Amino acid sequence: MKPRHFFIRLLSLHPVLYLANLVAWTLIHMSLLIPGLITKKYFDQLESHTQLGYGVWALASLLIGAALARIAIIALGFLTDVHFRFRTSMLLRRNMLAHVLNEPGARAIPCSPGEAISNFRDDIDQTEEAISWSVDSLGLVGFAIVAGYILISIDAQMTLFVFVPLVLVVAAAQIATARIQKYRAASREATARVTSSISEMFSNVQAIQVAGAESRVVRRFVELSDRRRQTMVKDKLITEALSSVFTNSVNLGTGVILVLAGYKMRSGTFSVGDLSLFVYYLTFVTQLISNLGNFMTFYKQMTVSFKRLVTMIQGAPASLLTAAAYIGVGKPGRNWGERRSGQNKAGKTGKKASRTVLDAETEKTARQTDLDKGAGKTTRRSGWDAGSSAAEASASAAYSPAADGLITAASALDTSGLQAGPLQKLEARGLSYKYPETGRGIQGINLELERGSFTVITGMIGSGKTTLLRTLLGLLPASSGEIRWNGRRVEKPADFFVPPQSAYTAQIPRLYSDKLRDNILLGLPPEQSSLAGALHAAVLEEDVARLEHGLDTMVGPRGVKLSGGQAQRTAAARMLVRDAELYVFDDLSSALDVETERKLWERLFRERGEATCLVVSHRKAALAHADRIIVLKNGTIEASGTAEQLLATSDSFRQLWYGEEAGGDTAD
Ligand SMILES: Nc1ncnc2c1ncn2[C@@H]1O[C@H](COP(=O)(O)OP(=O)(O)OP(=O)(O)O)[C@@H](O)[C@H]1O
Repeated sequence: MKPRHFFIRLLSLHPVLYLANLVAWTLIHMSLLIPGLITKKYFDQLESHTQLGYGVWALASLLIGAALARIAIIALGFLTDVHFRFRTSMLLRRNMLAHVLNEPGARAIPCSPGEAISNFRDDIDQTEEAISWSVDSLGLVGFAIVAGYILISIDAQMTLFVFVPLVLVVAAAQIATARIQKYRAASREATARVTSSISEMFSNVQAIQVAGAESRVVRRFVELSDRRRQTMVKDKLITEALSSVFTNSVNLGTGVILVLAGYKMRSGTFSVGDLSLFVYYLTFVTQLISNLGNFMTFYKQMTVSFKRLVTMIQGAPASLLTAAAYIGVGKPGRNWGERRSGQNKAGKTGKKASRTVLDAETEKTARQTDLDKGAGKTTRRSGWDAGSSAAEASASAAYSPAADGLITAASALDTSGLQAGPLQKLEARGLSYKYPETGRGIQGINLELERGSFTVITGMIGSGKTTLLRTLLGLLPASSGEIRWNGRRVEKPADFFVPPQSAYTAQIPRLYSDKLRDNILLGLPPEQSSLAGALHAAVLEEDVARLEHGLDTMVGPRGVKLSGGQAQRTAAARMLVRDAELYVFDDLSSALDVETERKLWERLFRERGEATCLVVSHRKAALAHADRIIVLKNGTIEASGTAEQLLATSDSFRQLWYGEEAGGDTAD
């Protein structure tokens, strides 16, 4: 998609509203014609010494009436403009956000959060500005056509002088185009750096204080701000210089016309009324030219913003940004649905429809409906939830090894979890991922998880444990290898490895400023979940009892600060409250004391039912009970087996095992 297609697509998103906005602003600009004509008539009558057709009061009333009518249309114009702007920018922001949330978690944005915020705010505002100014420009062109007609009919030669500056300004703007883009890109970049630095400072206040790095951080901030100041000055300078070229070239034209009018009036071919009309209209022609220039500047700046927005979506089709979606205004599904059928039409005409947000939404909705329908039917419910046995029976019945034999490579699993069936075996073959920045990661990992098994991944710091989990779950895009669920290839792990297939607790828990209950449920209907069971399994119930408002306690950045261990167990409860075939934990031990972690694993062993667990840990409580331990070293599997086998065969494992004891950890 080219910037101009993006622009046109945005204009046509709400055709009725855009048209209403266009009509309103055309009327606003055209209404300027009337006072000029009234004044001309007045002066003409004065000059011809005839009896005035209307008195001064009548003239004043006419002018006031025209002004009031204009105020009323301006109010209407602002109403349509605000609605149009809001809908456009909201849709862009909504689609960007939806895309970010659809991306593999670890690669959701290609820049720092601060830069992403800058894109969300400034680039979309810039786009909104260009869209809005297009209406003014069209309205002013309407004014220019009618005014031009009136002026030509009075004096064609003089009219030429009014419009010559316009041509000059358009040419000047075109020449300045490349510069504007360059300076705008640089100033946006510098602004994003400053925003990013502020965001980093706010999130690392403690670390900065502890390291005594306040003055260094402030110095860096000042440097970035100064760089921003320089780029902004250049950007503003070129924009303002251009704007002054627009205005002054027209002012110059006005002077020339006044001189010419003097000659013409002496020869009697030009009346005072004509002069008043020329002078009056020229003011607005000035505005027209500077507005057209502004629009062209905004349009060029929008092309820069468009490129930055496209970078944000990391190779996804740009049409995704403008895909119609419900933005919380009006009835859901009204223009959303219309657009969807429009897209279907495009698909029929052969234009390959890309995977838009809308598609993803539809996919998810369809999938959720299926899941709701299938709840308790094909999904095995975990042990800490009631009614597991009946569900387990039906789950076993739903899986047919015989049928599995018929599955070919072609029938790979798509994003629809329902086709997956209860987990019998999960396999990874040759799974690799390398971080582009460091060239580190994992390489050629082969893994097999049987139903109900408990597998622990262990290894030294930086051996690739987290990377393996994230690649398996699709949070990082595997560079090679495949994943099979019951023998069927998983095409899109990021879409597939979500409840009811799998649930995941990351190493660093993230809590939102919300009630503890809502942090755990995260949108899950309370009646469909066993919150008490999850709290117990995550060893959180005593902590909740100690909180004054229990589950209603506000936690997260704006609430009660939970300890690292409490936050980690809250994240574990968030995972356990969801029915899943496979539970994946990334190193809970970083913030849990040995006793609490032991309790957590014991409860998990006891109550997990048939759930399969994949756990990163170096704690004996987990290692000793594991059906299988995988030892990673430098991103590859160095050894695997039970704790007993590995103690006999693997030096690395012995080091990890006894290292724990040396570290004074007496968990077992
Ligand atoms: N975002 C990243 N960008 C670049 N390199 C990374 C990134 N994250 C991890 N790495 C590198 O990849 C390798 C594996 O890291 P990973 O986090 O998977 O190790 P780990 O075994 O989970 O470590 P830990 O025990 O500290 O959690 C390390 O060498 C690390 O430096």
